[in-house]
Amino acid sequence: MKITIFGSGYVGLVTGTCLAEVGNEVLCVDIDEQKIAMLKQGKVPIYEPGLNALVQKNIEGKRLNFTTDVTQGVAHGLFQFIAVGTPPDEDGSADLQYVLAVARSIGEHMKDYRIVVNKSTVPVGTADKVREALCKTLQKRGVDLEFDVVSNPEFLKEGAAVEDFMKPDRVIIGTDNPRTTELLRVLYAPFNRNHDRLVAMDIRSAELTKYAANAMLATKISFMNEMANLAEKLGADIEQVRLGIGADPRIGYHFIYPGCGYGGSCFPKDVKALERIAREVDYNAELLNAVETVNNRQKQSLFHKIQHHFEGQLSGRTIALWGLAFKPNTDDMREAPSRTLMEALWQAGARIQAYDPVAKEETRRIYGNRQELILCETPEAALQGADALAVVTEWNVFRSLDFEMVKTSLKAPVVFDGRNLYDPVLMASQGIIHYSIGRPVVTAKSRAEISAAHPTLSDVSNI
Ligand SMILES: NC(=O)c1ccc[n+]([C@@H]2O[C@H](COP(=O)([O-])OP(=O)(O)OC[C@H]3O[C@@H](n4cnc5c(N)ncnc54)[C@H](O)[C@@H]3O)[C@@H](O)[C@H]2O)c1
Ligand SMILES: O=c1ccn([C@@H]2O[C@H](COP(=O)(O)OP(=O)(O)O[C@H]3O[C@H](CO)[C@@H](O)[C@H](O)[C@H]3O)[C@@H](O)[C@H]2O)c(=O)[nH]1
Repeated sequence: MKITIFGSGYVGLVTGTCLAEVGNEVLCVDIDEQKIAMLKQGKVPIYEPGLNALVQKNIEGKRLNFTTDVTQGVAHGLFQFIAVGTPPDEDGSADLQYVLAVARSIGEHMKDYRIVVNKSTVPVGTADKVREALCKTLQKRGVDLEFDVVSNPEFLKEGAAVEDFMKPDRVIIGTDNPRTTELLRVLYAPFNRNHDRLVAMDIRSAELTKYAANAMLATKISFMNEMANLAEKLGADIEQVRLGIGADPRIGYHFIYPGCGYGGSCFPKDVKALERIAREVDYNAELLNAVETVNNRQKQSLFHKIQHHFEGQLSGRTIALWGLAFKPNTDDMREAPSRTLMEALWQAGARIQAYDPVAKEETRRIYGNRQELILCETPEAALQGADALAVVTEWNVFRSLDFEMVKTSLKAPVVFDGRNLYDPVLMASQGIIHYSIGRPVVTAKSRAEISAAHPTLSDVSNI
């Protein structure tokens, strides 16, 4: 099949590449000339595991092409996918200017029937706006052409985007035309071989499904962070609680990791946008409001712990920071909890020595060269001479801590563990002061008690 994708970002590029991989002829259109020039050479502008090789392979196979030429794009595909950004407007609602600009472009250039498939995350009712924009543009041209508008929200996760697209949990198709549903069923058949994952529904329900999924996941995380804060005050251990509740299949183990808040280009923006959607129909979405409030507070939690430990004296201190990206396996820094922490530390007069396996360039692009931010080449370098270590992103490379390195490199052995990567008891046995999320801080006094309660720990420390 011939497919055009507008927008070559995380969603558009992954969608286009995976559709080409299964044998379709895909043309990706973007307004960013630099991005298209890179992609034409097989260079992927984002870090996404597995994507580079797949892009190169499909360019070589001549199934994947890139252009900035809208006319060519509209002429190419029966399917015209919209995968452009829907960033938050000033009031938090989704900004539809890029989606509607694509709709108008399609209207300006189409010569016969087209299926416009919206993959961007958009408020309920956007398909009507897309249809209206297309109709108006066609009217201006004085032509009467048929088209369909489909809602096909995307559920891929950054860092696992290719895998998620190739093996989706579900493919949501919102249409008002059964024939179009069948055409999309054929398009998605290669991703459906194991079992039918296609869920067809009306357009508005499809649009809401995307927000509902993200809001539900964000709610789980904020709920766990709320429990973690309570656990801290009550002397309980949230990791034990997590295991205890996750065992119930109605709750499950997924997406209940407490931490230093959710970030990324989706949850923060989509929870906010859904709140705005609710407000427009005179509904006060109190739960969504709370999810956002809890998350904003959680993003400050590491800073408050650091401030408390240093008794408010952060001026002149250096904090080593491990992990900058909003989650592992991406270089995406949008709404990353590391940014909230760095900005609060700078405000308090501290410097940062940071290490991230891939987000260094993106961090430099955002913050530029500044004295209070040293971007290091290795985790070890970030520790050198720092007053404490803060771990913000759970990259694999941070999971097994070299205790000796931490003790010899830092001025004092203090670790702020924003993702509960380390065992508090083991850390205490190593003489490391360890603050984590929703777990008791193990002090010198309790260390002695712990050693008595865990006689085998000395064996572990000798490994
Ligand atoms: N990033 C994710 O993990 C993810 C997952 C699911 C859904 N979504 C949603 O998908 C949409 C796209 O997200 P993204 O992260 O891929 O965005 P992105 O910012 O990475 O990419 C958007 C691309 O669209 C291009 N663009 C803007 N206007 C254009 C136009 N008129 N014609 C052609 N290209 C144009 C931009 O230059 C940019 O390259 C958003 O609505 C987002 O909420 C994102
Ligand atoms: O138990 C958890 C799981 C995640 N997070 C955080 O939540 C954020 C988002 O993580 P994740 O959902 O893995 O990444 P995204 O790439 O933002 O993907 C989400 O947003 C996409 C865009 O809409 C959707 O397509 C995906 O289904 C949805 O998972 C990150 O900061 C994580 O650290 C937690 O704090 N605890």
